[in-house]
Amino acid sequence: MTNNINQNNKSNSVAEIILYTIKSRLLLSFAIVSAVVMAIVTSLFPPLILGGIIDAMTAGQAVNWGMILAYFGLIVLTGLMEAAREALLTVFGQKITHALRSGLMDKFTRLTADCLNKQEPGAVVSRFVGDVDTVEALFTSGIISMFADVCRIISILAVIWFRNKGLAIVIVVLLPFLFWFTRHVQKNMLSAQIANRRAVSRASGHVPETLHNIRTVHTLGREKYMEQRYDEYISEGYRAMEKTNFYDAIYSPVILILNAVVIAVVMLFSASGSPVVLTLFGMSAGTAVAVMNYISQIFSPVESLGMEIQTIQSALAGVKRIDEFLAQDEFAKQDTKAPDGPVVRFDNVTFGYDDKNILNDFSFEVRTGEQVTLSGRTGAGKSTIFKLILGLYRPDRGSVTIGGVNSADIPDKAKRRLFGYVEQSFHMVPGTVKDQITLFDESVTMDEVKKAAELTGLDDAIMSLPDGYDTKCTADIFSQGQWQLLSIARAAAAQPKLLLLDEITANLDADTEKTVLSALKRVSENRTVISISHRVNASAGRIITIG
Ligand SMILES: Nc1ncnc2c1ncn2[C@@H]1O[C@H](COP(=O)(O)OP(=O)(O)OP(=O)(O)O)[C@@H](O)[C@H]1O
Repeated sequence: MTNNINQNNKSNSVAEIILYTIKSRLLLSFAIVSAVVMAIVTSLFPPLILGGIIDAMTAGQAVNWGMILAYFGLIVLTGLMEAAREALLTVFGQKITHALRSGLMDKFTRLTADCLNKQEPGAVVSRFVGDVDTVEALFTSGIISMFADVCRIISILAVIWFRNKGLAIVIVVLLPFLFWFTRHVQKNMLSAQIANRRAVSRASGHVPETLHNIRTVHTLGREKYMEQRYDEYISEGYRAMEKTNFYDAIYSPVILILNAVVIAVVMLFSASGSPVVLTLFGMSAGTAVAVMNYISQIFSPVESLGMEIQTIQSALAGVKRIDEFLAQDEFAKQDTKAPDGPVVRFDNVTFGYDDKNILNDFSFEVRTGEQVTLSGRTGAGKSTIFKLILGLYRPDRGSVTIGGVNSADIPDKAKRRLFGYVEQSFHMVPGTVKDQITLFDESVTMDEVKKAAELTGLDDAIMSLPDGYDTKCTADIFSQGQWQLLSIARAAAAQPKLLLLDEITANLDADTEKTVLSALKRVSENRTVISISHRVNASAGRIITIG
């Protein structure tokens, strides 16, 4: 099938959607970058000012109040900038989520029926929900935070370098180990958490499974076996939890000890009498305080970096899956006008799903105003003929035309006024009774809605509802027969030229069937009607046997 992407200039990859969101929210994007940079810059100064204050105090000089105010002011400002960054990132993340979900939905509506047929509903849902969430996390707790943390580490290192070169060297040597240790702990914790979740879901699934098969379990005496399996799942969960707890427990103490060791090493060197060592490690009391402050500040971005890498990895997998979804074949339509009349022609049509042929070299014609019934065994392909008439599929060979136009090329807008399709059962849309009939098509007027309901004999029942046509629809407001009448009203409202009726009385009792058939007779007048029926005697007009 032809790839007709970029209809209406729609985005076809996550990168394009993100770029578009950034471009259309330039102010927001600029505010985020500013907050990130400001938070880094303002967090660098307080330890330096504190160092200055302590140096002044140890030298016996008066403490400058301006410096104290600046110290607290900058701490407050850093907090404010970090809060602003988080808030703005959350807003930005929501914009991304919105844009991605809209892009996915837009794509979804343009996919071919063939393509949709092959999709697992659960997999499609997870593109919209889980994968979009991971891409949102890419921004809220992924690359931007990573950028902020890397900048923070570099800027702290730079400040330490100017204050105490020896300490900067110690930290540079230590950082790879620190990073490796953090990643090691995080990876192990993650795999333990996944194992735990798997064990918990197995254990919780085991109870209903046992209940479901309780007779078989008792009859075959498998109680002990079921109990042992449950025990195994629970033990598996415990083992995983213990592993998580172990890593959780050791991480903080190791970091604290490392922190203390670095400070102790630097203090020992700075207290040494050797002039060579002192060129690298020598410092005043104020600098010592500032440096200690910086050391503890450097550990937290390293820890965050590990989590951010994890977030980015899973987000990239989500990006790949969404990109695959967006790259699927779309319905390729020729630029055609709406057909003039409802003459249906199948010319030597061959069609099948996958490799199985349903129609072979099949031809027939229905003329304007004709009433035709398709009859044939189950699975012969009657509903498939409707799908081809509605243009949901293209024939593999031959052609299906309505009024001379290939059915698959008929513009969507023209379809409502061309086809009225009634199925075996009614599919309710969320909304009022009127919405059921219009299907939110604003071109269908209230007058047409009322006429359609009157024609099917449903108007009185609708008017007796609390809010008439504006009553919110719930499953219990109509009987099964009334739902089917509503279905006919829905099909008739836009006054279509061609009515397609698929076994519409299949689920009804004899009395209701009579009501529905007489409503249908009124609706069918002066229209071309093609119906599917197993019971040929209940149908009217020319009969075409399929298969
Ligand atoms: N979307 C689909 N994907 C794959 N196979 C399909 C699909 N829809 C229908 N089929 C298969 O095509 C064949 C014809 O189906 P169709 O629904 O057109 O038959 P039918 O004559 O309307 O049957 P019934 O009278 O039972 O409604 C069946 O074997 C069915 O399993």
